[in-house]
This record gives sequence, structure tokens and C-alpha cells, in this order.
Amino acid sequence: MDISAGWGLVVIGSGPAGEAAAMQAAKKDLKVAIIEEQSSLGGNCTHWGTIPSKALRHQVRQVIRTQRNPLLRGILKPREIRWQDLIARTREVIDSQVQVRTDFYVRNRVTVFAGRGEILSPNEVRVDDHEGRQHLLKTDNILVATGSRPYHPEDVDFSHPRIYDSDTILTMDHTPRHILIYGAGVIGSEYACIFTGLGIRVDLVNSREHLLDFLDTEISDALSYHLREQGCTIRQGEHYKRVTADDDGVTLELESGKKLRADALLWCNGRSGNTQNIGLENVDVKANDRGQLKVNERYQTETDNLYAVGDVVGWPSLASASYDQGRFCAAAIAGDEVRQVTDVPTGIYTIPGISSVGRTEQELTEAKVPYDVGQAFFKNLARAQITGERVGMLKILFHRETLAVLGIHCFGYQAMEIVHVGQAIMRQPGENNTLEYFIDTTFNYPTMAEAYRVAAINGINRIKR
Ligand SMILES: Cc1cc2nc3c(=O)[nH]c(=O)nc-3n(C[C@H](O)[C@H](O)[C@H](O)COP(=O)(O)OP(=O)(O)OC[C@H]3O[C@@H](n4cnc5c(N)ncnc54)[C@H](O)[C@@H]3O)c2cc1C
Ligand SMILES: NC(=O)c1ccc[n+]([C@@H]2O[C@H](COP(=O)([O-])OP(=O)(O)OC[C@H]3O[C@@H](n4cnc5c(N)ncnc54)[C@H](O)[C@@H]3O)[C@@H](O)[C@H]2O)c1
Repeated sequence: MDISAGWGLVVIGSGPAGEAAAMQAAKKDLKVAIIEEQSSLGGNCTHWGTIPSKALRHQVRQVIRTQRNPLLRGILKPREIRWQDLIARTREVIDSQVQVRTDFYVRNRVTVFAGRGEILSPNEVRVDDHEGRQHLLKTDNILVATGSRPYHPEDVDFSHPRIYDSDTILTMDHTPRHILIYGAGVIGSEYACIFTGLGIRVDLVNSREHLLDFLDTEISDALSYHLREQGCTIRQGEHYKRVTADDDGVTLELESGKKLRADALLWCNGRSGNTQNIGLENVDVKANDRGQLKVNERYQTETDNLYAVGDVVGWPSLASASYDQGRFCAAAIAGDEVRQVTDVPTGIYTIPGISSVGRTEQELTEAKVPYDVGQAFFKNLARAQITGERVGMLKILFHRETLAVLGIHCFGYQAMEIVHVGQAIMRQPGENNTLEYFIDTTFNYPTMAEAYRVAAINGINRIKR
């Protein structure tokens, strides 16, 4: 075994959380090693989650836009597009991301171990590398950034070639005409839009009563409406009883007695933290029943120099937040101020997309906050008319007396980008957080961001009536 000592931080996992922590620790002059068991860096985010799903969505949006454009309509037939071809283009994006990320480690002199990491004690990690060698790393601190994987109930046969999860769907070598999606969380809803955009029949089965019920109700209803309009059948409040598959397709039997049959099934119901066989028993740390670790405000587990960030600690389980958690954790290890990730915006890449930050109307009503609403409908904006992206709205929730912005909820073209304009104002201290900013500031024209001025004027007019 190859033994090395003097490491300041050993990171297990090279997703957004591990990468950001490794870079931050290196900037703080710690001697850093990172261990990754996949054949290239970037984590599940780059290889199986965020990046491939967003690259697929982008291509499908281009197809949809082509269909809407009278000059281009007919050039492309969505039903003739092969899933494998979309995946091939997606691979190009993944490869570019891997290259960029690999360079970060080289430039910041972080040592990469390609293999599986296992914690032996609070100061020792063993690596079983891909060449069959073993390395023992002696370190002051260990960071678990092992991410998550799709949750697999035991009674569903995921080895069957017609049953997929959000990882294996990227290896599907045929283009189904009809797909069942079980689980209408963020992953299920995003993939439902990707498949309906390709003209594939989708049955989206939701175990809850409303789609994405943590969202503003109007926006969640608008998403249901648009998904249905695009040909997706949404079945709410349904639970699976049995999944059976054969050479020709899959049957999903529901507890309500319904039997749904299609060419393939995509299972999108939940994720589990990757904490199995990483040596937690050697440091007296236990994961919960979803494989997640409990951490304090410094991202520290019950063992002093053992830290955890990213999906493995549960909420919010987003790449966006994982980058910040990794950075904040490494800074705290290096002795900087302790910072936590809060006020995370929601960015859901359905078609149309959804984004929000701050509180919802339901939450403000429950908390008895005197608020009002300013709205802008995209169909009235010049930019939306030019691009033909007329579906959507921006809703600003603000305090009726102080005019402080309390929540931004956006649905439609560029929603995930324009939410940040409102977020920047919401983050201003005291009286600087004001709806009036959008009225007193000149915005470029014609832009989607103009929606802020329209919505703010609409809101002010309501309270001055
Ligand atoms: C389909 C899908 C779409 C998503 N879309 C978005 C989105 O649009 N926006 C967003 O913000 N988030 C999105 N997410 C969530 C986001 O991908 C995750 O929150 C993010 O990947 C978590 O980062 P992480 O660093 O914790 O771990 P991961 O990205 O899961 O990476 C963990 C890494 O650790 C490695 N590892 C595990 N165990 C070991 C071990 N013992 N030794 C060595 N290496 C190990 C794994 O191989 C993996 O590479 C999406 C997720 C999915 C599944
Ligand atoms: N655009 C985005 O931000 C984006 C896109 C895709 C995924 N994600 C993230 O990926 C995560 C997974 O999303 P999802 O749609 O699969 O599921 P979800 O988190 O919405 O959960 C779906 C259902 O599965 C249950 N569940 C979750 N984990 C379980 C487990 N380990 N065991 C048993 N039941 C479990 C949940 O209670 C829920 O009823 C979310 O945290 C989401 O934030 C984000």
C-alpha cells in the first residue's frame, strides 16, 4: 500500500459540492486530495443529472421552436428524432464540462485519485484505485461529498431493459412511442416535458394531489395545464402496486386498479444519499433511512473533522446549492467565517420553465403578512412577442406598507434567468429592498427583464387605488 501524509483535506466525490470544496481549500493553501470512483470527474451532476437533462431539454426546446416558426415548420419532424441522437449531442456537452472541470484540479494543484474512497478512521482514508492499487491518505480533515443516486424500491426490476431511472434513461437505445413516468417531482416533470416535446405519449403518475406542490399554486396549475396541452396525461394521487415488464413493454398497475401499459417506464421517485460502504461505521457516524448525513452549521458531522456537503446531507439537493455548501464548508475548515446556504432559488427546467425565490402567497397568508401582488403577463411584452414565447408571467409579492419584495415567482421564457434580477433586490439590506427600484430604474428594451417594471407598476397601482 502506498502511504502519504500531511493532507489538509481529503474530499470523497467530485460533484459540485466536492469540487467547490477542493478548489476553496486549495486557495486557502491546504494540501488537498480528491477521490472519484467514476472514470472521469464532474460527479453525477455532470454525467447523469443536471447537465445531461438540461442539454436534452435545450435540444427539445429547439425542436419545439422550429415547429412554431412558420419559416422552419416542417423541416424537422419531432417523431422522427431518435433518442440516441439527442444523447450523442448531450455527450458532447458532458465531455466539454469534464474537460473544463479537470483543468480546475490541474491549475489548483489538487491531487486526484481515480478510485473508490473508504474512511478508515477520523484521519485516514483508503483509496482502491482503478489499477488495483491501494493508497492510504493521512489527513487533518475528511469531506464526504458522495452525492446521491436514484432510489430503487426492491419490487421493481431495474435490470429489465424497458425499466429506467434518471441515470439509465441516458443509455436507452430506442425511441419509445409511449412512456410512463412514475413520480412527478422535479425530475419526473422535467422529463415529461422532454418526451412530450418529442411527440412521445407520456403518462405522468403523481403520488401527490398537485404537481410540484411546493410552488406557487397558480404556477403549478399553469404547468399542469401546459403539460396536458402538449399531450401529457397527468394522473394525480396514484400509487403503484406492481410493475411488470416483458419484451414488448411495461405494465404499471396502480393501487386504484388502473393498469397502464407503454413501451418503457421511467422511475423518478426520489433519491438516496451515497453513504453505503464508505466506512461510516469506522467513525461512529450513521446515515438516516434515505442514506443522508446530519451536519451542523459548519457542515460538520458528529465526528469533529469529518464534514459532509451536497446531496448527501439532503435539502436542498441542488447543484446550485452544492457548489456553495462546498465552498462555505472548506472556508470554515480553513478558519474563515461560518456561512450557510439559505434562500435558495428554485429553477425548474420544465417547458416552459419555472423559477422562484422567497415566500409564496400561501406562506405569506398563513404568516398573516400584509402583502400585495404585481403581475406582468409575457404575452404583452415586446420581447416575448418578438421571440414568439408568449406563455408565462412574472409575479412580485411585496409588503403593502414597506414595499419590500417578499417573493418572486416566474413562469415561462427565461424564467430561470430573470428571477435573479428580483433576487438581487430582495437581498439588499433594509429599505434598499423595495419594489420602487423597478420603477425608478431604466431597463433595456425590449427585454424579458422589462417584466419587472410592468409588474411593479401593476403592484403599486393596486395599493394606490
Ligand atoms: C435528472 C436530474 C436533474 C437535475 N437537475 C438539476 C438542475 O437543473 N439544477 C440543480 O441545481 N440541480 C439539479 N439536480 C440535482 C444535482 O444534480 C445534485 O444536487 C448535485 O449533483 C449534487 O452534487 P454533489 O456534489 O452532492 O454530488 P454528485 O453530483 O452526486 O457527485 C457525487 C460524486 O461522488 C462520487 N462518489 C460516491 N461515492 C464515492 C466513493 N466512495 N469514492 C469515490 N467517489 C465516490 C460519485 O461517483 C459522484 O461522481 C438534478 C439531479 C438529477 C438527478
Ligand atoms: N431543476 C432542478 O432544480 C432539479 C431538477 C431535477 C432534480 N432536482 C433535484 O433532484 C431531487 C430528486 O427529485 P425527484 O423528482 O426524484 O424526487 P422528489 O424529491 O420530488 O421525491 C419524489 C417522491 O419520492 C419520495 N422519496 C424521495 N427519496 C426517497 C427515498 N430515498 N426513499 C423513499 N422515498 C423517497 C419523496 O418523498 C417524494 O414523494 C430533488 O431534490 C430535486 O431538487 C432538481
